[in-house]
Amino acid sequence: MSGNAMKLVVVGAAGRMGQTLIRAINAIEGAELFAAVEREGSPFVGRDAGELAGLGPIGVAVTDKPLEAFVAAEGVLDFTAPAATVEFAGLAAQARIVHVVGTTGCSAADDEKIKAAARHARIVKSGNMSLGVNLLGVLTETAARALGPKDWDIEVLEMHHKHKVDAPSGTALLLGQAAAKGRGISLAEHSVRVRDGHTGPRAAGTIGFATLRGGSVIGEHSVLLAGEGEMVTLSHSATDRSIFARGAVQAALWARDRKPGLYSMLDVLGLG
Ligand SMILES: NC(=O)C1=CN([C@@H]2O[C@H](COP(=O)(O)OP(=O)(O)OC[C@H]3O[C@@H](n4cnc5c(N)ncnc54)[C@H](OP(=O)(O)O)[C@@H]3O)[C@@H](O)[C@H]2O)C=CC1
Ligand SMILES: O=C(O)C1=N[C@H](C(=O)O)C[C@H](O)C1
Repeated sequence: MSGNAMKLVVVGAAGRMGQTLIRAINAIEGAELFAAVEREGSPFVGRDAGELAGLGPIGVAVTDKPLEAFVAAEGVLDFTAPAATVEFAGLAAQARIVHVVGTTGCSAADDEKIKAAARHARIVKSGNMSLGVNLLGVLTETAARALGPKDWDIEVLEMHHKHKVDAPSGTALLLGQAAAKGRGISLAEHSVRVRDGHTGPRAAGTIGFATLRGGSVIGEHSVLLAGEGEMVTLSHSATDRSIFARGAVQAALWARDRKPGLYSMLDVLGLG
């Protein structure tokens, strides 16, 4: 480990992404696991973070004191839950550190609080930290711009594991935003997130979402552009959570020398 390695805190350390992040930090030169955080009362507090992640002991015990960890660290990687992320954004602002937010399902009010914290913290937030999905977003924007709303209907389809608690996924919304941007429209005003019963025919110019849940699927996303007699399908399959974790570490390293502000993975990857 180099002396200049970025000191990172993983919050939600015992979760699916928390464990993957600990393994990614361990494998990436220039990053160091400084602390691992779980909520007060969690059975994982006091356990060695490396053991939790299947690496063997690394001498970092899981703590339930996030602020103590943040003030001595340089960045926090956060794939937890919306309420926790809003709290961590406030603490990251107090500590003036980098906050990488992968948490999905945040409400508009949550996003306002995260934006306010970005006056002091350097926050990178994205519904998907992988290079492939962010490229898919760029391709979706281009396709939506080229294939107009009169003749082409856009639907976003996603499938995830049975434990996922939010829908549509953060990635599906990211792709919907990209399609809306390509068409020069507001997603909020044109999205159809649920269909049930006698819905009537599809309204032209809308962007539809369909959600599937089951088994251990890590993340499947497709953008379907359906025209008369033909369909263009753009899709991404995640086969390993390490793609998200590597992207999160890359985002932290990128944000290390930036000014406070709210950034996206498109900024990190230079695709913006
Ligand atoms: N942007 C991206 O690229 C990706 C985003 N995600 C998102 O990341 C989030 C987490 O996903 P996943 O890892 O599968 O979920 P898990 O439920 O496996 O992990 C979440 C972890 O966060 C912990 N946690 C919740 N609240 C707190 C708190 N206040 N303090 C400390 N720890 C807390 C949970 O503890 P407890 O069990 O006690 O609640 C749990 O250990 C989801 O929103 C998911 O959509 C996932 C993959 C990629
Ligand atoms: O909850 C997950 O697992 C995932 N969540 C993100 C999302 O909501 O899009 C990213 C990835 O698809 C996995």
